[in-house]
Amino acid sequence: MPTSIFRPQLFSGRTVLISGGGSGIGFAIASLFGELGARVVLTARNRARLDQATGTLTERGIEAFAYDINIRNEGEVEALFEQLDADALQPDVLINNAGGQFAAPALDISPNGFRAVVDLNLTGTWLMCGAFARSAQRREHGGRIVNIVLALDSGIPGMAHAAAARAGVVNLTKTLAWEWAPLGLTVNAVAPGIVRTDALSQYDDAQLRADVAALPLPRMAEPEEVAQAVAYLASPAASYITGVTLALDGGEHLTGATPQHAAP
Ligand SMILES: CCCCCCCCC/C=C/C(=O)SCCNC(=O)CCNC(=O)[C@H](O)C(C)(C)COP(=O)(O)OP(=O)(O)OC[C@H]1O[C@@H](n2cnc3c(N)ncnc32)[C@H](O)[C@@H]1OP(=O)(O)O
Ligand SMILES: NC(=O)C1=CN([C@@H]2O[C@H](COP(=O)(O)OP(=O)(O)OC[C@H]3O[C@@H](n4cnc5c(N)ncnc54)[C@H](OP(=O)(O)O)[C@@H]3O)[C@@H](O)[C@H]2O)C=CC1
Repeated sequence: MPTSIFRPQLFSGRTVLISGGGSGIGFAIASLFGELGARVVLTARNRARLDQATGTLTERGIEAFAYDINIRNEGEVEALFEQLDADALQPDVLINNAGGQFAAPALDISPNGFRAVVDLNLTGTWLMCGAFARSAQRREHGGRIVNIVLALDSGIPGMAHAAAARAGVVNLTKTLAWEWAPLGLTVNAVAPGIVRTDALSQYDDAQLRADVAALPLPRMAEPEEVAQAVAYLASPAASYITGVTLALDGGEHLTGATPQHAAP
């Protein structure tokens, strides 16, 4: 990976809250913001993994903090923001990266399975956005929100629940961009295609390789490439950008519903 194009200390004095920051893409985002001078606050459910991540960041000279919460739980999200107030770690930037799903043909997704995925990806993101905006409003302090979704222009066969939930986040992003502009908040999203993280081990490798081979840029994205896009949207260079979803997908959005995307 090329070194960062951003100037050193770009985010000095800023606190960046990254959900799912202890692993994969979230950890790459935390690393980049930290290297650019930000204090980073990581959240996820797995305490041990969070501690390992903050340990690694601290060794690199980054100020890093961790809170274990489940973003699906409204009470835990509210308590997180109260604790951040108490710890003087009110965030300037929120990155909603936590999320996920299981692969299954639509007809095999039970109502509870559908609900679980919508609850995590759409409701969890919404809960974090609301708590962050209320905090910013109270403090009369603007800020940035960046939501990580999935590339979904061709639909996401095999993941109907995630497709629906992430499309919800894309329109939530547009709507909150309107409503919260007067609060000094911008709200944007990044839609990655397939990104090389450990989490891919739960998907069928042959399917992933076929999907990647069909792309105009036939390779996976690296987590650091997602981080650079997120940093751009949180930077002063993007101060006039709100409500957009940036496709970071190797051109997947150009391919349409090709046979490679046929539902299982
Ligand atoms: C085509 C390839 C594309 C190939 C293309 C792939 C592109 C990949 C791009 C994306 C990559 C990533 O997102 S990587 C990120 C990966 N990380 C993750 O996905 C982990 C996140 N997962 C989770 O947090 C959870 O597993 C989550 C999905 C939200 C479910 O949470 P819960 O704890 O509530 O789940 P449970 O209580 O166990 O189950 C709730 C219901 O879901 C059902 N359920 C759970 N797992 C199930 C399964 N594998 N198949 C069917 N049903 C399942 C259960 O039976 C329950 O329904 P009932 O039995 O009816 O009660
Ligand atoms: N890898 C890929 O190809 C792509 C990934 N994405 C999306 O990017 C994001 C990061 O994915 P990636 O880094 O690959 O995978 P990871 O599984 O490493 O990231 C998911 C993160 O979300 C956290 N998380 C999951 N559920 C909850 C919850 N209920 N409350 C709080 N935190 C939660 C997990 O931590 P914990 O389990 O400890 O809670 C984990 O840190 C996800 O939203 C994913 O869907 C989008 C496009 C492609």
